[in-house]
Amino acid sequence: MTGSAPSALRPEHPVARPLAQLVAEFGLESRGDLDGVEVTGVALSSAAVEPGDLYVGVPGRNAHGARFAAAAAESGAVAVLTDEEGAAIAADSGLPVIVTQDARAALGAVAAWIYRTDENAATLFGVTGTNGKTSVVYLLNAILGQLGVVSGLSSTAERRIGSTAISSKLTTPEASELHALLARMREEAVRAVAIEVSAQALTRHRVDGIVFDVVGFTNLSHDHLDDYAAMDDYFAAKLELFQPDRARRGVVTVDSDWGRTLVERSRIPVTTLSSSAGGDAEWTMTVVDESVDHTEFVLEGPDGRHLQTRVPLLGWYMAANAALAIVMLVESGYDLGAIAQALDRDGGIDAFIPGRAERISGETGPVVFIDYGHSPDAFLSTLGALRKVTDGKIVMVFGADGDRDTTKRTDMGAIAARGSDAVVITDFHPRYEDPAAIRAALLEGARHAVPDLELYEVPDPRAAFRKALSLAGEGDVVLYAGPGHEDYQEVAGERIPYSAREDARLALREAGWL
Ligand SMILES: CC(=O)N[C@H]1[C@@H](OP(=O)(O)OP(=O)(O)OC[C@H]2O[C@@H](n3ccc(=O)[nH]c3=O)[C@H](O)[C@@H]2O)O[C@H](CO)[C@@H](O)[C@@H]1O[C@H](C)C(=O)N[C@@H](C)C(=O)N[C@H](CCC(=O)O)C(=O)O
Ligand SMILES: Nc1ncnc2c1ncn2[C@@H]1O[C@H](COP(=O)(O)OP(=O)(O)OP(=O)(O)O)[C@@H](O)[C@H]1O
Repeated sequence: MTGSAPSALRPEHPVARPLAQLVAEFGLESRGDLDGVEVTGVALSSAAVEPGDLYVGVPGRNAHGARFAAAAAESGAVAVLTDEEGAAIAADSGLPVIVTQDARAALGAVAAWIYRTDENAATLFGVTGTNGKTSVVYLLNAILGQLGVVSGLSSTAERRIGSTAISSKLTTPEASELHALLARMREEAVRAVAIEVSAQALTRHRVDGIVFDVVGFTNLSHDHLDDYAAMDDYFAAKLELFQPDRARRGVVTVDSDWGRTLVERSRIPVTTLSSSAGGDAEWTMTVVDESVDHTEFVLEGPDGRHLQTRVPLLGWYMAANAALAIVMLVESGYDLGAIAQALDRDGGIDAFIPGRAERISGETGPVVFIDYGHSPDAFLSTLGALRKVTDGKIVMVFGADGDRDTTKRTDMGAIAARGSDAVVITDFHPRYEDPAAIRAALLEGARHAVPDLELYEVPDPRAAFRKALSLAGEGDVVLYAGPGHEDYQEVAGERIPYSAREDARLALREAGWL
């Protein structure tokens, strides 16, 4: 992280608005005296409250947020917005209470009103899909920078404005944080923002109050079946982004059947992109050269428009992500020729994506990648890409999330086994699950798929990485999938400091390879 490191990115010069006006404009019910009460911000967590905030109390898994109204008042909140149940709970907080049927559903529009985010808004890009969201957001940000456009981003890894960044807790922030971020970006003269939009964000009203100029879809594959009953429900959540109340135009990657279904069911104008020849799309991306360090591709569109460039990243899928970013820019009004010129000048897209097939190794020894892949399809893409660019052995290290979609573990094990020459199963974020049981499911998937696989179980991730390194030599590849950019391991409710990237560098130094 560079620049200052604030804990939240909120406007530095918020303009106060009368709370009574909010109540009148939204037709809300209020209890207590609103006379002279002015609001400058909004927070969904008492810990995030700043003086002048409206505190929004929503029911959660563990508690009703209204229980924290008194704590919010101590931090300077001027009122509470909550539902009927919350209003009763917050009654003795000493704050005026504004009542609505569903405070989470109201939050987006309320936050947009408080921060006036629809005034002089930047061009907004939204990216969704199971895999590739973070990558496309970084690629958009990189190309915009190369075009000389001041841009910002919101991703799983970080929220960033220029050189100021904060790390992210959620893929998509809660609406209160997102509108504050947009207001801060406006203060910093940001003209384009790339935002990662998770399915959960759509289901939980996190991008309410925003109409994206262009939205992009990467792909859909098995994930999050703890949050959604079936793939159809998961898809339906993503489909919401491609509706007129959320976006003006869309770009859809149609490499999968889900992409084609999205085109059929979307109610906004959409442009299609394919990364397979004869893919029947308006735009086609074709890889023309690839190595462990870069992927070069040609992008061809309607009316003979075309561009050839490269990404300093591994794999056809990163070229597909880059192509999606470029077509999204074109759909928002940027000229393809101007994009091509800027990229030619710089020798390609100048992107660094933290923890996405990030190469940690130096010039000697095995090539080591730390990746954020934690779904079967992500494993398939990365291992497929690696096999194409290496003649050596592929050693893969990974674990699986505890308390998250358990149904993907067998497939993760099987895909890793089929795509690697040796596999080391370790612990990822066990959370409240028994880590041995998580490993057992992965081991079972791997063993069943390739019975004679060279397979190891090493619970401690530091030891697991060193085991993998010991199995590899010059010309081989070690892929450590899961931790990506993260700097912690979550065990039984605690976040224990652990950065796979830093530890891998240390291990490479210990081995004399760095
Ligand atoms: C499981 C889940 O969805 N949890 C979300 C939920 O928390 P919760 O229901 O556990 O909240 P709670 O502890 O009961 O507290 C209720 C309310 O009181 C507030 N509170 C609580 C304690 C306190 O001291 N003060 C206080 O104000 C909380 O902020 C909350 O608003 O409400 C919180 C804010 O209101 C969310 O931040 C939190 O997201 C958690 C962190 C989460 O992990 N969500 C996952 C499912 C998620 O959204 N994931 C996607 C992943 C996408 C991808 O992988 O592609 C994402 O977009 O990140
Ligand atoms: N277009 C793609 N198709 C398939 N796999 C991909 C694609 N892009 C990235 N991946 C794989 O998925 C992993 C996660 O990539 P990325 O972080 O960009 O996705 P994401 O959608 O943001 O995921 P998350 O929501 O979990 O942060 C990568 O490390 C890589 O293994």
